[in-house]
Amino acid sequence: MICKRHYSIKILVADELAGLFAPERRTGTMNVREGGVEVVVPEQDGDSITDDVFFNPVQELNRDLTVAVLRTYRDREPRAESYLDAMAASGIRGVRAAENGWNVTCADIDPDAVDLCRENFERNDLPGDVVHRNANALMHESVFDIVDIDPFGTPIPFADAAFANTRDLVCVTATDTAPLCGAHFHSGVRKYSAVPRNTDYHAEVGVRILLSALARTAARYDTGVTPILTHATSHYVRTYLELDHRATDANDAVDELGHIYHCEDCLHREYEHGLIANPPETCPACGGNCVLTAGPVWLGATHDAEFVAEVRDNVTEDMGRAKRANKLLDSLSGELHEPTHYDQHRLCKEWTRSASGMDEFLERLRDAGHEASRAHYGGTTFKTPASVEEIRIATET
Ligand SMILES: C[S@@+](CC[C@H](N)C(=O)[O-])C[C@H]1O[C@@H](n2cnc3c(N)ncnc32)[C@H](O)[C@@H]1O
Repeated sequence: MICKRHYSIKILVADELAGLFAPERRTGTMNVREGGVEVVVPEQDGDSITDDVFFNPVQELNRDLTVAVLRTYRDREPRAESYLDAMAASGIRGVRAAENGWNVTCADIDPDAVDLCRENFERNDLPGDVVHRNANALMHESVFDIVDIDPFGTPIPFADAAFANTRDLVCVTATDTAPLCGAHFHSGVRKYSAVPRNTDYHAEVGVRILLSALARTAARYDTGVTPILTHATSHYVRTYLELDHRATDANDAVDELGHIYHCEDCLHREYEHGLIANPPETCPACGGNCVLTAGPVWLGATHDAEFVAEVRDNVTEDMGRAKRANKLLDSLSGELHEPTHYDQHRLCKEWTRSASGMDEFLERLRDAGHEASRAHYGGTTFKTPASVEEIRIATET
């Protein structure tokens, strides 16, 4: 009996303690822990969001990588201090940046988002300026070392303002993958002033259409961009562009633009630098007349392998998506800079041949003297400068 009473007293004490330390929770909201911070966000009910302020748990990987990039960038550019989360919503990204020592400003056009964002800085006892502003006005009026653009859909309406004043780094998310990849062709043409094509490597077309539009926008401000990390992940593209502010840097970036000529019959593709397209009338590989032109696209490197490897060192255990982030960064750091990737399964279907393990497949390519790497676009994707025919011969069993 005595034991029982002691037991019940213990439970009571434990409940009280839990009550004391449990995070405060309002109706219609939930508490989310990411990295070392905890924020309040609107309650998520499956896919439907029960409040106006935006929060997407799926973007945790994107935010984990942002934090790892910010940590890495501090070593690369120790002078950089200020970070603008230009479309903050709940402020989760900005709060995480502040936790990592950045001098953070968060902006949102939605007053409810601004209130929630302020509350989240206070909850975490972190400093941060939270402003109710149109991001475009703010970016034109103020100068930041790093600016982060994370809008609904296309980032293009914010690109001019971002490149007009930012000192060092512009981080961009684009979630309008259908226009970018050519699945919504006319919308892609309108938004990106380029011709996207829905090919087997459509996600990479999206990456290169986005980078092309951003490079051309930056060039208007005599600013050159260098993509130091870019990834296409499920429903979005994310890129981090380092800036150089001389007209010659802008010219160098424009020199990275060009066109992809893609044969729909035999999957042959080739690339040509320059702003004027000059596509072959027939496919140089099979003679067919189904050659598609995409562009102007960014034909240059979409990441800096050394930087990506350093970012991997800055992914930490407290990140909810650390495993996925590391896998992605490992794949990216080894990825060749060829402008398009292949998919082994797609090629094997074309050749009516069964697929083999990726390691074995790539080894055969290398044994035949071709450079080859995996690509981050999917488990069976790879890059090589070899042509479709060279790949076929090299990997024949
Ligand atoms: C996709 S959410 C941002 C998500 C947030 N960065 C995160 O990581 O959770 C886009 C936000 O941009 C805000 N927004 C839209 N247009 C804006 C503008 N012109 N200026 C500032 N904020 C804007 C919306 O109110 C919304 O909160």
